[in-house]
Amino acid sequence: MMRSVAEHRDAILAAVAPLAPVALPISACRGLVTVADVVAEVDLPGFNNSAMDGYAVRAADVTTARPGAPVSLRVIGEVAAGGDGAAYDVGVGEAVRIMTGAMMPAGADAVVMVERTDGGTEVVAIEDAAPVGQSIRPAGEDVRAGTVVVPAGTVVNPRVVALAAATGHGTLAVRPRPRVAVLSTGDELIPPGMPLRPGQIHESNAPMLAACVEALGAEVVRVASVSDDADALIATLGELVASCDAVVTTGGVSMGAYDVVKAALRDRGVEFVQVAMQPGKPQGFGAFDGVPVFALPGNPVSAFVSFEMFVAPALDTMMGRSHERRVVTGVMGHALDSPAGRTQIARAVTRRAGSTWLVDPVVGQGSHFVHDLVRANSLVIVPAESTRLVEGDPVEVWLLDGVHDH
Ligand SMILES: Nc1nc2c(c(=O)[nH]1)N[C@H]1C(S)=C(S)[C@@H](COP(=O)(O)OP(=O)(O)OC[C@H]3O[C@@H](n4cnc5c(N)ncnc54)[C@H](O)[C@@H]3O)O[C@H]1N2
Ligand code: MOO
Repeated sequence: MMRSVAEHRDAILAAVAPLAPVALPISACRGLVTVADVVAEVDLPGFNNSAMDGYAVRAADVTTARPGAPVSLRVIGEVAAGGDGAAYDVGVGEAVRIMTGAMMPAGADAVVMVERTDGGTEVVAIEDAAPVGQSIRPAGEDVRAGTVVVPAGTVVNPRVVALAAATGHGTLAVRPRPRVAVLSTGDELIPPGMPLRPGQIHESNAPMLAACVEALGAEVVRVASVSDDADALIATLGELVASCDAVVTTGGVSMGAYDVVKAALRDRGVEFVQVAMQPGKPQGFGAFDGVPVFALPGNPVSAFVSFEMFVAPALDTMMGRSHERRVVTGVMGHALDSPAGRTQIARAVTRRAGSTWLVDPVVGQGSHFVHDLVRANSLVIVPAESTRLVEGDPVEVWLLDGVHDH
């Protein structure tokens, strides 16, 4: 009996758990989920400061200032950003030269931008009146110290990084990136860039899966390759699990005489099942020394689709994130046959056509068509009960990277 896609995914998600939180430097937190409220340690702005390069003045001194009828003030000093404005106390008839972001001096209650003055350094001619508060950014206007600025459960984006930093936080409590090892198996595999002998192929799944892991925001700790040798596989896996949170293997899970992953791990906590999907029918999942192992099939398209269907949601769960995809309903641009009883994950070029998404499955739907995998920008989910979609049929589409949804 084959498992449905949903059953296999549920079995995997039931077996993985969010990783224990850690404190990480804010610069390492993008994409991670906070586990505690971030509370502002300081006001933002932290002090009254100038929004302009100009002169800090007493508004009452310049009420009559006009172009052609300036008011002259004595410049008693200068405050640049970082300077202590409290060092000055602006009296009647006085001004302090001030830069954007610099702390307001005592006594001043407005700023006149330099363009409205003659730019004097001893005496300045102010050519415009300035209402009280003009060009001053008041302390606490943006954030009050003690406010929760980032609630627990937030996915850290670049703007959150800025807010955490600005409110005094060098680190954030987050769920860490899962450390993932990728392991390819097969006697035929030669590292990319190396010459081939007859029967050999360039290894492409492990680099692809490593890129998938990284694209998701998890960390690739090791990319390894082993031959079709059970002892070598077990030894390498033993090494990998000692320093990672998950292992993704590829190849060796089917019915072949040398399908070593299945043979070696079947009695070691990894369950091998057939999932009612195409591609990606043979799947293995389980724990090796307590570390989740995803044993994906070796065909390149099968490996990619399996990652998207099963590994990505599991890594998201480990990161404490909900698994969100860009899913749209598209309209078939031409017919597509689909195997009975298996969910087909077809590759397609999907594009905006007026108010609809037009879906054109790529020509090569075989599990070995890497070029067509790249031509495609989307995955089309054809339900198990459907054996043929015709032009105009609605279909669920998962947009991959590089597609804009507007
Ligand atoms: N008798 C049967 N044969 C097969 C069945 C089946 O049910 N009965 N299922 C087929 C399906 S579906 C798939 S998918 C594959 C899965 O095979 P394996 O996971 O055992 O993978 P391999 O046999 O090792 O390799 C399959 C194919 O992929 C190439 N490959 C493997 N690793 C890589 C890599 N790292 N980079 C690039 N290409 C790789 C390998 O050379 C083979 O061509 O089994 C079918 N057979
Ligand atoms: O199911 Mo296999 O994964 O199609 O080629």
